[in-house]
Amino acid sequence: MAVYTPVTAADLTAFLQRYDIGVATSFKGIAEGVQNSNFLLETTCGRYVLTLYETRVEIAALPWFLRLTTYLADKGLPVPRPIVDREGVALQVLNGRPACVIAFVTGVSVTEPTPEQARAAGAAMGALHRATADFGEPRVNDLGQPFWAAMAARCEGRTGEIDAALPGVIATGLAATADWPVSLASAVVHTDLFPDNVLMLGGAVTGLIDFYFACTDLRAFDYAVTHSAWCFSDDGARYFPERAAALAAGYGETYGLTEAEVAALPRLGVGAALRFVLTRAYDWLNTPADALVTKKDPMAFARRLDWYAAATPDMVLGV
Ligand SMILES: Nc1ncnc2c1ncn2[C@@H]1O[C@H](COP(=O)(O)OP(=O)(O)O)[C@@H](O)[C@H]1O
Ligand SMILES: N[C@@H](CCOP(=O)(O)O)C(=O)O
Repeated sequence: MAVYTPVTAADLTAFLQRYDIGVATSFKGIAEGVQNSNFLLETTCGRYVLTLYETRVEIAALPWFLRLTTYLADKGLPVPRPIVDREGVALQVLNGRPACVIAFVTGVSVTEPTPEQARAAGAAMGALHRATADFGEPRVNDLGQPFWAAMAARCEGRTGEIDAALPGVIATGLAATADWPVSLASAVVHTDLFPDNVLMLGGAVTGLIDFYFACTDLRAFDYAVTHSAWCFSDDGARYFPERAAALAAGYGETYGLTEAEVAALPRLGVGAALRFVLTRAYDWLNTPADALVTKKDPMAFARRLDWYAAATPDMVLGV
């Protein structure tokens, strides 16, 4: 369920007066997603997604996110374009929430990626890394390595309530990432390129969405995040080397990893897994039982963290 702020037909009609996108012919809440309220909007001019940004997104950074996605759409990347009103403004307010109309992209997100789909995702990530190279506006990753110890502390010693093994896994993760490969190349990266944020038609990527964690960080860290999301079973118990080999091949088609990045992959993977362990553990401990948000299991990424802690670079590459 991802409609937190309702929008009535009257609200919508008044809102659309600002735009040159026709009048609404259909309007429905989108069930998928966890952070924002999303609606599928059909008008006499086309299909759009209307997003109302809820509290989990960093509201102050919204203009940056929308400049980035507009920049990427301008460059021809499969990134849905924010639609501007008659005055050229993309970011609006609707029912007390920041809001944006975004172009609709056809496609579905896969739950069990095939190697072919992992390859396409790798190639799309490489194209994204190429395209952001000259996006001249940095943004700090406030969920990046310098913040992990503080994020662990915010769980106030309660992670053992989730699973007895979790405090030890977090300690292993923090120790393994204390020496972070900061000399590797940085760029503006997605940092949440999970299968649910990649829309596909068959084996082809049609849309990269949900840039609300985008920031400046190590490019190879972004690779590790994507690897952690695409190359394991959901619960993190099974690794799929054939997906990993395909992801690496796809990324190599459009960008590619340096020797130093390859050597750092296991540590970057530990870091990627730790980032999701920490945010999921915090949410697990602090989300009220009656909240609409589905809590995600931190142990699924704790298992990945254990795997990366024992992995070689070749294993991460699926060789
Ligand atoms: N531009 C778009 N075109 C088509 N579908 C979209 C678009 N943006 C979002 N969606 C759909 O809405 C769902 C939720 O979007 P997402 O940005 O992941 O939400 P949240 O930020 O709340 O997690 C996606 O899984 C996708 O099905
Ligand atoms: N991908 C993250 C959570 C972020 O949710 P999203 O739906 O906005 O991608 C996780 O799996 O923990």
